[in-house]
Amino acid sequence: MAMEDGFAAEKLFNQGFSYTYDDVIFLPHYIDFPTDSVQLATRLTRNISLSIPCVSSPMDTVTEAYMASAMASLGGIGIIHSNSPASQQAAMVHAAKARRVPILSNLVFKSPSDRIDSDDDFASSPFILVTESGTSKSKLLGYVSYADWTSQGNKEVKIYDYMVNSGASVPWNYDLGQLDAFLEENKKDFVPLLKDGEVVDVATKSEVERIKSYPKLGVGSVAADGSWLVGASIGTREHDKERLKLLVQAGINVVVLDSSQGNSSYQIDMIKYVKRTYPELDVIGGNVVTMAQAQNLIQAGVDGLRIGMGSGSICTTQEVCAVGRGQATAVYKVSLVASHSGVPVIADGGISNSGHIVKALVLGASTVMMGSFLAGSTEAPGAFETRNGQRVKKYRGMGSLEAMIKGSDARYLGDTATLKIAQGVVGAVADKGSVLKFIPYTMQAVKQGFQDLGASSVKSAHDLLSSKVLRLEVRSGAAQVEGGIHGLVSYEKRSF
Ligand SMILES: NC(=O)C1=CN([C@@H]2O[C@H](COP(=O)(O)OP(=O)(O)OC[C@H]3O[C@@H](n4cnc5c(N)ncnc54)[C@H](O)[C@@H]3O)[C@@H](O)[C@H]2O)C=CC1
Ligand SMILES: O=c1[nH]c(=O)c2[nH+]cn([C@@H]3O[C@H](COP(=O)(O)O)[C@@H](O)[C@H]3O)c2[nH]1
Ligand SMILES: [K+]
Repeated sequence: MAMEDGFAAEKLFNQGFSYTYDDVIFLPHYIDFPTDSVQLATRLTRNISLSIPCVSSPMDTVTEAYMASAMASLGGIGIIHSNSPASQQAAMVHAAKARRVPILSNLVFKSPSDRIDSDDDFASSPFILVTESGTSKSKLLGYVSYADWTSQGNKEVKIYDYMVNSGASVPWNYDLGQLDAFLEENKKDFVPLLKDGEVVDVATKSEVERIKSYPKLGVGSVAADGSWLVGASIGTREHDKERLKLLVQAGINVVVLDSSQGNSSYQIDMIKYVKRTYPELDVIGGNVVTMAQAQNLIQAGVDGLRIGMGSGSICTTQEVCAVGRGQATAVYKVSLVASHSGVPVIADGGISNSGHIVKALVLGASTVMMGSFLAGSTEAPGAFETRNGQRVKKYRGMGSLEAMIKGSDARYLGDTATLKIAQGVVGAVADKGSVLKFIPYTMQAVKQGFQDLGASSVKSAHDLLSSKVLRLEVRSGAAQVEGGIHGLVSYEKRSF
């Protein structure tokens, strides 16, 4: 028998085992190009291209407006969650698309005839914007800074009497360099950004400085109208059609049908409805983990597929329902059928390091969707808290009891099943800083992995795998231990 030097994926994944990323390891190939020439540009769907393969998950502790604009500014995309009333979800889409630089700002508006009663009005922002009607939608008249208010002796007077008349504003689509130059030249600490007469954001000097300290942003993921590419998730019930209408009006570029088991008559009906009603809108179906499930959704007309059942860090589906698949096997098998139809796939869940991203992409995915990897970032919804001396942010499964009973979420309350069973948990993840910093570093690590494999692009990785040039093996338990850090009394792990 000839001695095999590793196995082709076809053979490895056809032996009755459910493998996940950590089970498998690629054997190195041949390097004839530098790391920086590796191209990670890819496709999210049939019609949407991204410059990095990163997608943020439609979860209420992961993707709202800031995350979506930050992911787009990096060249990826964010999918805004649907665990809120449809109008709120549409407002988040609108907000994500109406900013060019992912500035963290909290806008507080008042009208000239209002009064400012207490310090509390400045709790979320160091200044209050004054507009004709006291909302973002009317003419900007001026502002009151915290310093102006504290030095104002008579707190009973109306804002009109002491506000600073609005000096200047800039268009919403100013980029970081333009904002920086404007603040510098005009010696200002902040400037409002306007779109169609509405204040959509405020750029402060400190935010501009913060973002300048990160790796330089490229062009980002821009739609035809110059706004960021933004996606949103919906369910498969009748009322989700109304939700979709609002989302389309808000300008979404792609919709994700969010389900743990996508191979259902409900989803197939919804795919057909979306394609019939909004032929211009790309639809991502899922989740799927088998070739048969994928085939059904491809036949129904999906433009992209989302893979993963029970692989997520907060998922208890495999434990509760005994259904799912190891993520490496799922990604490989589904990608195989999807590639025949030209449908890109998203490897969703179970990503906890750059190596997992390399594995997902090489095994056939075109992008990865991440929850826990992003949930501890500055851009994720929610505030940091301190637990046992560590800064953390809350992260929870969308099938956790807490997420299910949030507000009056009709998805679950309208379900015919009366007894609710959780398929996810509520937890917390460590502070990771800004995605604007750690995603570029993570992408550099992914490029190094690609270089070791002799793959200069996502497409070339897929070709090397399908032509059986690329070889892999299953790691034994001891090999997995060896592949990790071991045998040290102590160590400090800093990746960048
Ligand atoms: N990727 C994964 O492994 C998992 C993800 N999740 C996440 O949790 C959330 C909820 O997922 P699911 O519970 O699968 O949501 P789902 O909306 O697909 O299903 C909820 C229940 O509603 C039923 N249903 C759906 N559409 C219907 C219709 N039109 N008429 C009647 N019944 C209908 C389904 O059969 C199911 O019993 C999602 O955000 C999902 O991504 C949950 C579990 C596992
Ligand atoms: O079984 C589950 N119960 C849940 O409550 C739940 N919420 C999210 N998801 C899925 O997990 C993905 C994120 O996984 P990671 O944190 O590993 O990135 C997400 O992108 C989802 O596919 C869930 N799965
Ligand atoms: K899990």
